[in-house]
Amino acid sequence: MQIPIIDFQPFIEGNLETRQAVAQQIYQACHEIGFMYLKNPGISSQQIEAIFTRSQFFFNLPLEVKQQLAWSDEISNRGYVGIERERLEPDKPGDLKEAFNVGKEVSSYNATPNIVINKWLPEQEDFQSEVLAFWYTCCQVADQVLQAFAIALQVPEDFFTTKHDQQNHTLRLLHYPPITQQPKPGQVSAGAHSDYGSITLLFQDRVGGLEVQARSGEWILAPAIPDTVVVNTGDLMQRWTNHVFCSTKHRVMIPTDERIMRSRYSIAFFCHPNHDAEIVCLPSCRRENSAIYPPISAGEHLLSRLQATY
Ligand SMILES: O=C(O)CCC(=O)C(=O)O
Ligand SMILES: [Fe+2]
Repeated sequence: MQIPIIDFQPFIEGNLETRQAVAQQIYQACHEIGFMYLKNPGISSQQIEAIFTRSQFFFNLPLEVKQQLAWSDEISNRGYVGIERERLEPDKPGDLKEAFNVGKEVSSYNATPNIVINKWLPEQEDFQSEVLAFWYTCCQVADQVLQAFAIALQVPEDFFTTKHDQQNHTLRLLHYPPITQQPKPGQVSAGAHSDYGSITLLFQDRVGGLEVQARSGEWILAPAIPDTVVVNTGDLMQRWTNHVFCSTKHRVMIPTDERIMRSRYSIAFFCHPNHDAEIVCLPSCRRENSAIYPPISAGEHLLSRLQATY
């Protein structure tokens, strides 16, 4: 089993027929493995390089500075998450990674008790504007991918995008530091998990290390491929599609070669539908007119998943 590489350009630029053809390839990938590499996703390699440079800058800051932006709760889900803080596999020791979460930017002036704001470093406007620019680019890419999903699943082309128009997405910069101490028994870089939302866009540096579990149970390597972005389907998309699209487990293991001495960086963009979007089995995915899950609101689903890992 291999993770397919799909050229997305014909979807962005093409006519109805080429868009259908790309949507069909995406359907196949989501159905068989839940992961794909999208080539020509509509983000320049310069922009990707620039955000990785900013990420290195951020994680190189002293811990006390990063801790000023500490993640505080599942509802806001913003800010800095220190090493070992998150357990993607709840019965294992904490993951050997640190992360910085950014959500939709709202000015503090507009913040209300229900609206959470991002945590930024003082006097780092360049960092903030580059991260936010990347956030918006990812939103646009995600909208295109969600249109392809809609075509693939025979619902109106704007079916998923209208249910994501509040942009409840999270951009996550990730750093896996070099391993300098003996890890705890069972400890890994990112424990095996499936993502919670609808789709995830994932960018990784050349160090690689991502592994994806095929249906056979075998773990297959998903190395970085230049000029591509990894797209995978999350639990909510699996639920929406009655398991026609699969939400596949993936993990990052501690390297067993010289890469153990190196930092690894990756960037994930987790797409979440509007909190009040009702996730009800799609008509094209019903089998014998039945659905595996009852309807749930996207917000309720996300909160229950986040609470299990912190
Ligand atoms: O760092 C990676 O390559 C994977 C990260 C991941 O799967 C996640 O944060 O959900
Ligand atoms: Fe993940």
